[in-house]
Amino acid sequence: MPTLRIALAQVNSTVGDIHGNAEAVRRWSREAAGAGAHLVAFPEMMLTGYPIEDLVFRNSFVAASRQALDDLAISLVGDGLGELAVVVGYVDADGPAHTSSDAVSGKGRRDASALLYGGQVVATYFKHHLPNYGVFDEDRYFEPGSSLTVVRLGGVDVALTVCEDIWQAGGPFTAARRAGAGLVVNINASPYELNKDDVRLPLVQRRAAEAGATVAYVNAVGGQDELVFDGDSMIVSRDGELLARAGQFTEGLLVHDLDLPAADAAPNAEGSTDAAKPLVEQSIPDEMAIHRVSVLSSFAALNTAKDGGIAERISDEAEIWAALTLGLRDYVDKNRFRSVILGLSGGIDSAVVAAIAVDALGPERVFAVSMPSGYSSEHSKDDAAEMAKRTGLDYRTEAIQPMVDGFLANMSLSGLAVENLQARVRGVILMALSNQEGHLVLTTGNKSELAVGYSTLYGDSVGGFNPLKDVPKTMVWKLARWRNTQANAPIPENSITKAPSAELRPDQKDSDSLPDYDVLDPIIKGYVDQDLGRAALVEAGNDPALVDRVLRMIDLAEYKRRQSAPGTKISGKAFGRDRRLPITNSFREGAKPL
Ligand SMILES: Nc1ncnc2c1ncn2[C@@H]1O[C@H](COP(=O)(O)OP(=O)(O)OC[C@H]2O[C@@H]([n+]3cccc(C(=O)O)c3)[C@H](O)[C@@H]2O)[C@@H](O)[C@H]1O
Ligand SMILES: Nc1ncnc2c1ncn2[C@@H]1O[C@H](COP(=O)(O)OP(=O)(O)OP(=O)(O)O)[C@@H](O)[C@H]1O
Ligand SMILES: NC(=O)CC[C@H](N)C(=O)O
Repeated sequence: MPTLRIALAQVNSTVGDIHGNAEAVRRWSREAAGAGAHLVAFPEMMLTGYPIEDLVFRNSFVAASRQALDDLAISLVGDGLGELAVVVGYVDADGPAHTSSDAVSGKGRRDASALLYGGQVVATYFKHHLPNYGVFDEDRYFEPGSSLTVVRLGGVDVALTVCEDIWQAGGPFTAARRAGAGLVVNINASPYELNKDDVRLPLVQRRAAEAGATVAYVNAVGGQDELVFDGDSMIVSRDGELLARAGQFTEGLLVHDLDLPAADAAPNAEGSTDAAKPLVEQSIPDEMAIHRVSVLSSFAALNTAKDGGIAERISDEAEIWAALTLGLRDYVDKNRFRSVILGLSGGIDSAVVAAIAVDALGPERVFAVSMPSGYSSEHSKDDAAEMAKRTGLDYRTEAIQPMVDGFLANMSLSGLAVENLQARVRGVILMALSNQEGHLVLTTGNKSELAVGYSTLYGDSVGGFNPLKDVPKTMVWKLARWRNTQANAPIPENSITKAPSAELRPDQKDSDSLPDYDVLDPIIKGYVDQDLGRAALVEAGNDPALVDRVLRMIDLAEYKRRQSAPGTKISGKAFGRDRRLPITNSFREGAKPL
C-alpha cells in the first residue's frame, strides 16, 4: 500500500490579490515540502480569493487568474518544488489555453481546481455542483463541470473535487467510486456559521462512504467582507474514521500520512466490483465522464510517520468570538486601515465592539470617544472610562451638548427630532475624526436592533463595518460574560448588568419601546432566520399581539437595513445577501385577503 503524505494548507487569501495569493501558495508549499509532503492542497479559489462576485465577468480578471496558475507551476520548480504535487483553486474559462485577456471568451466560466507538478498544470477539474442559495449565487457566475478528473499519483488514484461537490449526493463522489479513486481531494471556501462544524464531519463521512475512498477536505480561513472562513479542514477514511482535523480560525498545515490502495491492486474501474469497499446505502447514478492523468510512478520513501492530530472543538461563544475578531481584523487589514474608532457609551454593545476590536487589532489601533449629552448618566461616562483603563485603548471625550445647542439655536426642533439629533451629532463627530485621523468607524448596532429598526439613520448607524450586525442582543450579553472569563476581563461588570438605554431623553430605557430581548430574540429568529410566518410564530407560543407588533417593526425597517454597514455573518441567515427583501413591500403577515 503506498503511503501518501498529504498537507492541507488551511490558509488565508485576499480577493483580487492574485500575485500575493500565488506568493502565499509558494510559501506554504515550501513549508509542506519541508514537512516531507508529497501533495499539498489549497482552498477553493486560492489564487483569486473567494467569493469574487462580478469580478468574474471581467475577462481581464479571468485571464490574470489563468496566467497566475501557469506562472505558479513554473515558479514552484524554481523553488525546488518540482516533485511536490500542488492542488490549487482558481478561476478558469473555456477557450484556448492562451492567457491574454482577448483570448478569454468570457463564456463557460469555471470554478476550477488544478494539480501542478513538475512545472506543468497536469490536470484541471471544474466544480460540478454550484451552490445557489443563501449567500451563494454560483448559477449567475459559473458553468458546472461535467467530468471527474482522476490523477494517478505515486500509484494512487486521486480524484479532484470542489466545495459544494461534497454537500450534494451523487455526481463527482459517485463517479470517484466508479473510477476506483483511493483519495478524493475536496477544496473549499466554506463560510462560517454557528454549528456548521457539527454538520461538516458527518457530511465528509457520508461522501467518503459514497466514494469508497479517503476524503481530504481543506477549507479556507479568513474574512472577506461579510463572510468569515473558519478552516476546520479534515481527513476521513473510507470507512468513516476521522483521521486528522485542524482547528478553526487559524492558518496552518495539517500534515498526515495516508496508507492508500494502489491503483493497480484495487481495480475499481468501470464495470469491476470491489467487495472490500463499504456499501453506499443508496446507489446514486452519475453521468460524469472520467478524465484520467498519470504523473508520478511512486512516492519518495518516508523515514518517520506524521499524524496531523485532531483539534479539540471549542464552545459556541469562543467560536463566535473568534469569527468576529477574525472578520474584523481581515476587513481592517485587507482594506488597509491602520485603526478603528467608535463611540463608547458605557453600554453593552459598544463595550463588546471595543473588546472585539482590541482582541482583533491590539489596543493601540482602537480609538474610542465618549460623547456625553445632557441626558448621559454619570455611570455611562465612568463605565466607558473603566473600559478604556482595562483595555488600554485610546480614549477621549467630546461633549455633544454645545453642538446640539448650536443646532437648536438655529432650527426649531422638538421630540424625536431632538432625540435623533444627538445620535446624529455623535455620527458627525465620528466621521469627522475618521476623515481627520484616518480611522475606520465601527457601528455598534446588534442584530435585534437592526431587525426592529431601533437606531437612528445617519446617527448611531454611521460607520464602515459593524461587528455585531449578525449578533442578537441576548448573545451580546453571553459573549460579554464569556469574554470576561478569559484573559484580562475587559468589560466593566456594570456595562453587562445595567438595563440597556439609548439615553436620548431623560430616564429612557430600551424597554419603553421594545419587549424584553429574551422575548424579542426568539421572534426575530423565527421570522428572520427561519422565514416563519405569523401563524407558525403564534403556534410556537409567542403572544399574538406581540408577534404582530414585532413583525411590523421588522418589515418597516427594511429601508434602514438596506443602508446599513457590512458585518460578519455568524448565523444561518444574516441581514444582507442572505435575506433579500423588497423595501417597497405591502405584504403584511396575518393580514386578511380581501
Ligand atoms: N421606507 C423608507 N425609505 C426611506 N427612508 C425612510 C423610509 N421610511 C422612513 N424613512 C426615513 O427615515 C426617517 C426615520 O428614521 P430615523 O431618522 O432613524 O428615526 P426613527 O426610526 O423614527 O427613530 C429612531 C429610533 O431609534 C431609537 N434609537 C436611536 C438611537 C439609538 C438607539 C439605541 O438604543 O441604539 C435607539 C430611538 O429611540 C427611536 O425610537 C424618516 O424621517 C424618513 O426620513
Ligand atoms: N454617550 C455616548 N458616548 C459615546 N458614544 C455613544 C454615547 N451614546 C451612544 N453612543 C454611541 O451610539 C451607539 C448607540 O448607543 P445607545 O446608547 O443609543 O444604545 P445601545 O444600542 O444600547 O448601545 P450601547 O449598549 O453601546 O449603549 C453606542 O453603541 C455608541 O457607539
Ligand atoms: N463555496 C461553496 O461551494 C460553499 C458551499 C457550501 N455549501 C458550504 O457552505 O460550505
